[in-house]
Amino acid sequence: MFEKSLLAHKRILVTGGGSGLGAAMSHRFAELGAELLICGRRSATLDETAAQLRAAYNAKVHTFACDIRDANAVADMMAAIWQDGPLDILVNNAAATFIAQSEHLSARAADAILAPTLHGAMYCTLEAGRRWIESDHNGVVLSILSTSTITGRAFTMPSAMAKSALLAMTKSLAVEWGPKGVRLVAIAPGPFPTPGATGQLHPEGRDSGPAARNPLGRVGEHSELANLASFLISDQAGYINGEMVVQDGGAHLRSSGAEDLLHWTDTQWAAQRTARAKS
Ligand SMILES: CCCCC/C=C/C(=O)SCCNC(=O)CCNC(=O)[C@H](O)C(C)(C)COP(=O)(O)OP(=O)(O)OC[C@H]1O[C@@H](n2cnc3c(N)ncnc32)[C@H](O)[C@@H]1OP(=O)(O)O
Ligand SMILES: NC(=O)C1=CN([C@@H]2O[C@H](COP(=O)(O)OP(=O)(O)OC[C@H]3O[C@@H](n4cnc5c(N)ncnc54)[C@H](OP(=O)(O)O)[C@@H]3O)[C@@H](O)[C@H]2O)C=CC1
Repeated sequence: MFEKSLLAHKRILVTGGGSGLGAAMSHRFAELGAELLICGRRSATLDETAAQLRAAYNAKVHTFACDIRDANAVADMMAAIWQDGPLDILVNNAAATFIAQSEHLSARAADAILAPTLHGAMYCTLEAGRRWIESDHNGVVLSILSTSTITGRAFTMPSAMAKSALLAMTKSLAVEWGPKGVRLVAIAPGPFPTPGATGQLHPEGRDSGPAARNPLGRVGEHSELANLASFLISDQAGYINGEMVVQDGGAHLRSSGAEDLLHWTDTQWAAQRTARAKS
């Protein structure tokens, strides 16, 4: 659907690029000619994905074991990246979430979600943006958000808060940094099953699932998200700034996606907390 050189000569950092949707986007970007930089906490996962990208597309790939909750670690990673030349595109994809009754969230539990999802993405954006502006180099930031930015979402309140704040960042910096050559865009995916999302959000006992509730009767294909992301970060989308594109089959128009949990009993929630404590 695209020219094979759509992303040629682009250096792209994908946070959380070792797994799930981050890996799917990295594959498509590499196929379209990009140089990939992927980060996450698990080196082995990053190395495995990097090897696949090199083998499949002969792509140039760098990995960074970096915990984006740590502002100093993010600054060090960006400094290392810029030693080889400027980045062109940042994809804020890394995030964390889990289902919980909000009245049972400790401060540590809420921070476990806010720290990577909100603060980590903000640290990455500020470190990249500062360098782009100082060197008069054009840049693009794509943030992977959620339809919870529109509907809110019961039982994943910290994630909904973090994603909504990143939408505010996208809109605010689109205006502030647009004149300086930096464009910000976002995607709000609906259900795109990944081991990470399924493990955190869909324990046994939830209803038959997102496919049944979706107006189109199915969940998203990773390739669909990767193609939308490729377009939005490309020069072809150069006049799109400050926008979030929803890609959910229309699901959020019908439901925020958490209503089944309103019917969970206290016993089910207690079992969920116990299972987590044991794992
Ligand atoms: C249509 C659907 C749209 C959904 C939109 C968003 C989707 C996604 O984000 S999908 C991505 C999911 N992937 C991940 O979450 C991967 C990354 N996950 C992690 O790194 C971890 O699993 C973690 C951040 C969720 C928790 O790990 P960690 O930071 O190491 O936290 P601790 O184990 O130290 O615990 C801190 C604190 O949090 C409490 N806690 C942790 N997990 C749960 C849980 N599942 N349920 C309830 N509470 C949890 C834990 O008990 C600690 O609190 P205290 O006990 O008070 O110390
Ligand atoms: N899948 C879905 O249905 C939906 C997903 N999304 C969003 O899509 C994105 C990808 O999610 P998905 O692929 O499903 O889930 P994954 O769990 O596979 O992705 C999370 C990624 O983030 C990385 N990560 C987590 N914490 C940190 C950290 N502190 N520092 C660095 N990297 C970190 C993980 O790597 P590591 O563990 O090695 O650190 C992992 O690669 C997220 O932003 C999510 O909110 C939004 C709506 C729906």
